[in-house]
Amino acid sequence: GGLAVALQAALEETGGLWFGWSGKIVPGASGQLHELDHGGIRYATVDLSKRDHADYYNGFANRTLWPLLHFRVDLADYSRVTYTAYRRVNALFAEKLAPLLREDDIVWVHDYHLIPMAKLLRELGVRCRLGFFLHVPMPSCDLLAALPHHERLFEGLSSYDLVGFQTERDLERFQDYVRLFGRGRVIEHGVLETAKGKRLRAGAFPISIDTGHIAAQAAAAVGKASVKRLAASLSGRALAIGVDRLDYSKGLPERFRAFAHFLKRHPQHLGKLTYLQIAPVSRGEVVEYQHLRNELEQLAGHINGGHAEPDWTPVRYVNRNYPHASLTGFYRLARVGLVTPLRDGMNLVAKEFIAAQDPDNPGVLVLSTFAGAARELDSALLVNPYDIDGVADAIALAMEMPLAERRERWQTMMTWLRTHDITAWRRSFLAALREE
Ligand SMILES: O=P(O)(O)OC[C@H]1O[C@H](O[C@H]2O[C@H](CO)[C@@H](O)[C@H](O)[C@H]2O)[C@H](O)[C@@H](O)[C@@H]1O
Ligand SMILES: O=c1ccn([C@@H]2O[C@H](COP(=O)(O)OP(=O)(O)O)[C@@H](O)[C@H]2O)c(=O)[nH]1
Repeated sequence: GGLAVALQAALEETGGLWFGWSGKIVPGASGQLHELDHGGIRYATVDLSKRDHADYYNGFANRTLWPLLHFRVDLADYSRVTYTAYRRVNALFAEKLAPLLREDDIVWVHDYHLIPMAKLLRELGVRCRLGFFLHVPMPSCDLLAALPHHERLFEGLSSYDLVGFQTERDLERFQDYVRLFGRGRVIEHGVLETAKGKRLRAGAFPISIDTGHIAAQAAAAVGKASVKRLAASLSGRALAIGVDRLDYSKGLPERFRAFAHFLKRHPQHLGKLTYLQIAPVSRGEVVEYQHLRNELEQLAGHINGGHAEPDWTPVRYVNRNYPHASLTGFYRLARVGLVTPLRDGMNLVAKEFIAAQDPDNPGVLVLSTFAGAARELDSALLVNPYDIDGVADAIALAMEMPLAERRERWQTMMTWLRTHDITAWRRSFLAALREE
């Protein structure tokens, strides 16, 4: 996605090393290193065994940390087996990476899968600057405290020189954690000292998209066959669109219910709006994701059974993954963009939806206040995703909004996204990381 493209662009500018999992699950042991040079970038990737993939990636990363960091302690599954696998795989990555590093390198580690990397690299003698960016939310410290060994895990963040979060709220919650559970000090906003006297900096660096590229791609996409087919299939009806991995953090059952409420509360729109939900299956081996899939299939069937006409299906629910070249065209056709996660680090779809709109006739974004993107995109119709009636009414408002207001709201957000794009994001993080 956008993140990989942005990091690739950063490495193309300066040259550098891309390090991570190879994407391969092998029958034997983890650790086979693959090295490759391409386009001025060196790629070094490591295979994972079946067991490490199950316990480290599907296990501790996606069944313990993911729900916890999305405020879902109720779904967080903890076991010492998966926690040990998490530490073991991080140690393996550090051991493979350390010999590849030069003293003048700067290292940028991404996301909750790799929290212990800095500490492990330091133990192996690595001296260069180390930065970390958390793509997902940082929850309240009392929730983090529910995790066994949380002190050991989160103390690992203090070995980085800079820790980045998506929003100021995430940063504030991290500072609270350091004060209240880490027994550290906030010297000033963004400058912290741990109980052991180690200083680190922390900041908010909201990730973004390649705004210019998405806008151009969307304008060109109207000529694409898939986009033309979607436009023709609407038979003049308006389109509402949602694009989310099939993940419980995205608030999909609540959104489906809100759409059903919209049909009941605003019958003047019956037959006039089609809701397309693109929801590619994600982490399909994890049981909570399987339950969610079953629930959504039932809900979509129920809504369509109750409201469909021979020539109109209210909900089109699609589990396929689409390339950006098509998605941007779909966004541009839509009158309403539905982005209503219960929690989301940023949500790039919200930004892509805005960038893809036709300036002469832009659609309206209905956006959850619990998405990081809501801090910047505050000219969207902001909703509480748990307030089903409120979301239903926002959909009606979006349908009825006059063109002048749609343009004004869109222009404000697009102007912001043009300057605050993905290049600005990585440059600001890397500049802060380079500062002594
Ligand atoms: O590929 P998966 O492990 O199944 O996970 C999908 C992605 O999830 C995370 O996304 C987060 O990063 C986005 C960009 O910063 C942000 O907008 C979103 O709110 C987060 O959920 C993860 O960072 C990605 O690496 C994964 O590909
Ligand atoms: O069928 C799809 C569905 C999603 N995406 C992309 O996946 C990313 C999702 O990022 P987001 O921050 O919204 O959420 P995440 O999935 O990372 O939690 C966005 O760039 C989407 O355009 C895609 O390319 N094809």
